[in-house]
Amino acid sequence: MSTDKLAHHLHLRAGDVGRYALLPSNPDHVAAIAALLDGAEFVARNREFETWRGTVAGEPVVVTSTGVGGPSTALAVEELAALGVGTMLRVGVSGSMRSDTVNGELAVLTGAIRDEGTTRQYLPVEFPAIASIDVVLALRSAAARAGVPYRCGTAHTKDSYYGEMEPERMPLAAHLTERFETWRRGGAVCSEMETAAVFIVGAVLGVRAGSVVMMWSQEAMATGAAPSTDPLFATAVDAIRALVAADTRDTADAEPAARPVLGV
Ligand SMILES: O=P(O)(O)O[C@H]1O[C@H](CO)[C@@H](O)[C@H]1O
Ligand SMILES: O=c1cc[nH]c(=O)[nH]1
Repeated sequence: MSTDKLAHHLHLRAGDVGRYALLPSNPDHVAAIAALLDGAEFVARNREFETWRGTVAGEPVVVTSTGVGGPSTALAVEELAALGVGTMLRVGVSGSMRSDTVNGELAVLTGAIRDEGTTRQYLPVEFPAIASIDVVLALRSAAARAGVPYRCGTAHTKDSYYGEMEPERMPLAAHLTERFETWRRGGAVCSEMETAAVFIVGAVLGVRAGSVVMMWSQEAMATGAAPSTDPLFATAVDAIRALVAADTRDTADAEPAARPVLGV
């Protein structure tokens, strides 16, 4: 893809983006996340992909919705990477797989189970879907600063929402239930639908990728008591601020020392 052209799905050009992107899947979350940046403005919308842009310490940061699931998320990661974005952070919602989760607790995702189809068209399933350590550490510190309940761990990324929520309805009921219990016994913390694509497509394209999700507790999933997304959005934007600050310091440190003036 030539970078001066309009990206086919996102309808963005290289000049629309900087080096950092926040990636909610839900288009309804984009403006609310962007409002936490400086000078937020709407940039473009096409299909499920809505983009707003703001700045952090003068550095442009875009917020782009990926839509639900691996295929549209892979499109967003591909097109943003081609336009020059090098750090991408999924900001999403998930269902807890643990009985001790507080409703609304955050999960800083260190890896994802690739129980979906998109990433198998990039790398064989033996290749792990893991986050960039820089992004994990920035998110963990941001969650601690926010003073909200959080944990770090592995997500289950799947293609079928109802296969997770109502497996008994599916012809593959026994298979789905057994696999879900297998992921749970392996320590997976939550189930969602995009993180594996962000990690695997990010890895293939050399993008620094991370993911933070808010978890519905198991009880809240049964009762429908919706948790707030405010701590999630604040933590994600705070992590991006920390990454921008660290990158700015690294760039300054890498600049050659000023030459001594020797006089004539
Ligand atoms: O609420 P978001 O962030 O979209 O995330 C979760 O909710 C959707 C399913 O309802 C999937 O996209 C899943 O990953
Ligand atoms: O359980 C859940 C909740 C939100 N999104 C999912 O994919 N699963």
